[in-house]
Amino acid sequence: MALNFMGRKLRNHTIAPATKQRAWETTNLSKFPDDSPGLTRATQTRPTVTVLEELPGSVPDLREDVKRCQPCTIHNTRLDPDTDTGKIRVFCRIRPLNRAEGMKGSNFIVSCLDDYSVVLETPRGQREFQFDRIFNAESTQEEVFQDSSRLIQSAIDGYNVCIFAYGQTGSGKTFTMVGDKERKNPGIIPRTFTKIFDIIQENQSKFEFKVSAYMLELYNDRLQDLFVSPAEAFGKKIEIKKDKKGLVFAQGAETKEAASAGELFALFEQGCANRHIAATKMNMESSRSHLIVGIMVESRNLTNGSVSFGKISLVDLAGSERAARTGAKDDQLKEANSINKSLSALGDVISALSTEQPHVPYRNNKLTQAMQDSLGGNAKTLMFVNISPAACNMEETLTSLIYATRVKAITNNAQRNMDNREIAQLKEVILKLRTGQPVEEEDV
Ligand SMILES: Nc1ncnc2c1ncn2[C@@H]1O[C@H](COP(=O)(O)OP(=O)(O)OP(=O)(O)O)[C@@H](O)[C@H]1O
Repeated sequence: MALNFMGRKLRNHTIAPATKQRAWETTNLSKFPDDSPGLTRATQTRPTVTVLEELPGSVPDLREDVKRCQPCTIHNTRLDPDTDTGKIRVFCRIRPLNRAEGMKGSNFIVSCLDDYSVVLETPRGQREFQFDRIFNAESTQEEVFQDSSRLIQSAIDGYNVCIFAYGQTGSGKTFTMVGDKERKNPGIIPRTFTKIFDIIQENQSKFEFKVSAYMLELYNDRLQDLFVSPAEAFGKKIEIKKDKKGLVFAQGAETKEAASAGELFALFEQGCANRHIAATKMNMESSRSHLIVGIMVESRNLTNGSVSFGKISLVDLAGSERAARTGAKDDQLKEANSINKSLSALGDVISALSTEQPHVPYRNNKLTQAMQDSLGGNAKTLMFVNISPAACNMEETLTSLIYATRVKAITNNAQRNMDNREIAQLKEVILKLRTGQPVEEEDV
């Protein structure tokens, strides 16, 4: 425990030795170019800039992280109070101060009171926000994943799950969802792949599993299939549809099967190579599109023949931003306008849901159509609101925290997607008939 600059108790904050901090300030601040996006570990001791040592670059050992996660509960009908309350859960992650902010001498204006409360200093006074969990600049990717990973278990149990990241450009959404560029600090998406196959391995004597995935980006109001080359994707029309249960699927998108976490990761890497990324003034490698990864897990109970279907949607939203601040021009301005249009449509949906309006404008944008079953629908949803700690980003941070507070008020109705043996058999027969395969007598 320590006291922060407002005299409140701080938890989970490592206080830097003042000498180390001063040494860094005098020797390193002048090294960075003006718009360098690189980050250093930052710790807050007082309302001035404190930027510390480089992040450790350890090679990830995902298996160890996964082992630490809670034990497998596949097909256990007991409700998990953390994930079955119906409300969308919201985690807030504060990233370390980056070099550009350090160079500007930008003050820290964000502090955690405890694991659940965050305080923002604004010109009109302090604003306090409560979330289901706060992760500070010191929080590791392992810690962040540990708190999210029980949702992966839910998906394997037959629920729809959505994890998405929201925040201004450069606030750490891609770092949280995907990880760093060097793949030394993998984020939620690669950790999810490992976790899925670890659960499968533990249960393969009792269940038969099938894992498949699709990967899309929403770029300039157009959905693009990332599993095909940009040239092939150009002529392809992807449409978001809903099945009878209200579950969203991407019609026209390639769905690929994967037999291991490695295969799933290879597919993901292939998809990432097809994404639109550009340098803006705010972030050297800014995602100019929304990324949507859908992973379907089908599991057949080998004893009673019942089949359950779970889907995990992992969404890395493009940054909310003011075009003027990002230095966008021409094509980039068009991208920024399209990003803002879709995020504002998402805001309208969130606002309608949180105030229980009879009409929710999902159809206004492809992003809200794609996220329809995750917001107010049949899914267990977790949102990350990523924020910068710096005074120069105060307005965007305040907007993001208000946005996230509204999301917290949304109630979903998560239900397990399950068919008994007979229905599962009939579905198989229909599939065989549709694809022209012979149907044997024992199939029916
Ligand atoms: N918690 C963190 N710890 C260490 N580095 C971080 C953290 N969060 C973000 N970064 C780094 O900050 C930079 C910007 O982060 P990132 O690309 O994730 O932002 P973003 O919100 O996805 O931006 P955009 O919307 O423009 O794509 C990256 O270099 C990233 O590695």
